[in-house]
Amino acid sequence: MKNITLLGATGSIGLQTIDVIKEHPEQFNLYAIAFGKNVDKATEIIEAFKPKKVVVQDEQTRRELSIHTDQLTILVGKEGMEEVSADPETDVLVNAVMGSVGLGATLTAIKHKKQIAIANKETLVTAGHLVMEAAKHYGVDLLPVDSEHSAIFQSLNGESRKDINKIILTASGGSFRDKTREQLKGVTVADALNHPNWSMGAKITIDSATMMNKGLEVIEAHWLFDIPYDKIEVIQHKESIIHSMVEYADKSIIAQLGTPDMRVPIQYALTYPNRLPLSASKSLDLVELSTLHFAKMDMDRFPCLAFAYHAGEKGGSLPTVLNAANEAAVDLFLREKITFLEIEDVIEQAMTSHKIIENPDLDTINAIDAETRKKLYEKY
Ligand SMILES: NC(=O)C1=CN([C@@H]2O[C@H](COP(=O)(O)OP(=O)(O)OC[C@H]3O[C@@H](n4cnc5c(N)ncnc54)[C@H](OP(=O)(O)O)[C@@H]3O)[C@@H](O)[C@H]2O)C=CC1
Ligand SMILES: CC(=O)[C@@H](O)[C@H](O)COP(=O)(O)O
Ligand SMILES: [Mn+2]
Repeated sequence: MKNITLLGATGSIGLQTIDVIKEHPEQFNLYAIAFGKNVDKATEIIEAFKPKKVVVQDEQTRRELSIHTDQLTILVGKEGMEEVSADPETDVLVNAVMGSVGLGATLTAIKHKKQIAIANKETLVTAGHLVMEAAKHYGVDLLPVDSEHSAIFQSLNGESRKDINKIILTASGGSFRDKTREQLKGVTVADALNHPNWSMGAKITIDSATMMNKGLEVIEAHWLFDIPYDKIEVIQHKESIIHSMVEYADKSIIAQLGTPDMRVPIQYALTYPNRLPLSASKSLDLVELSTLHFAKMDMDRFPCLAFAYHAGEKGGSLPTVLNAANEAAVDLFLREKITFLEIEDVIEQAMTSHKIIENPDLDTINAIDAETRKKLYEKY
């Protein structure tokens, strides 16, 4: 039996992780959860699974939760997430919080040699060098939950890294894939939240629409698989059936396919190197599907992808700025303070005005992250 500590339990990945736990009660126990502010959903989870510890985002949420349940250890904030990540009873950390707020928990779990299933890609974007250095030092593997990275991880199984020609990340194109830039001028938040293939949290759904999600995933792939940026290609694949691929020296391509269902990569990260049945997932009917589509990515149409390659290649503190500016810009868009196209402007301006610091340490990263957000929230 593995004790799971689940950060972001009330979110899209969190709830699908709970589906996987439910399906295999003999394998997994929900030991601790962390969430932001959704007390109603958290209360349901607590009543059903009786986790020993719960972390909430702030004191007000702690008070609200205490009204519902008094028999519980409730911790607060980043420190609380770090405490449950280090807890001796935690066997596996599933990091599925949204945003760079998850960084401290990832680093803490690495230092305590936990098995880590990582969905929280912002952690790897903002401080990939620190995370991977620590993972190497403590001999910890980061098991990817992100569908593309799980696909790459599976496509690398048993192969030698030196034989890789390139990684091919697939992108659905997001909610606005068929719109021109001109047509993006009047789009609404509701339009942007309408992803064609996946049901996900609001922030990542907007990231898919701007193509920043794929940009973050390029940086995530660079760190997880130690691959240079010129060997990471993105292609558009509107069906989200091929989750990603690896091309080898002999031009063989190994891919992982399946219906778009995040429970599959979540479960694989929990059971690796084994596989378990997953009753909820559907078989892929290739005959019924019959055709798959692929297209070249247009960097002028999707500048956020170009920003991410630029930030990744320049390195230092620039990816931290890219990520923090993006998190703030998406939040401002969701609250209708800026338009969809202004998301790109905000990120570009933040990156252009930043003086890169080489090899930033954790304090520097946290300070740059906070400063980047502060400037944007003051302006808008
Ligand atoms: N959804 C998907 O299919 C995929 C998601 N990912 C990645 O997984 C992560 C989670 O995404 P997703 O599940 O869609 O996001 P959601 O918005 O659905 O969920 C986010 C979770 O994080 C919690 N949270 C947010 N801010 C804080 C905070 N400051 N402190 C503690 N908890 C917080 C939320 O709590 P509450 O709601 O209670 O406030 C919620 O439980 C992201 O990094 C995303 O990029 C990667 C691949 C696919
Ligand atoms: C499910 C998942 O992994 C998401 O990150 C997904 O990739 C979003 O789809 P696109 O970014 O390709 O639109
Ligand atoms: Mn993905």
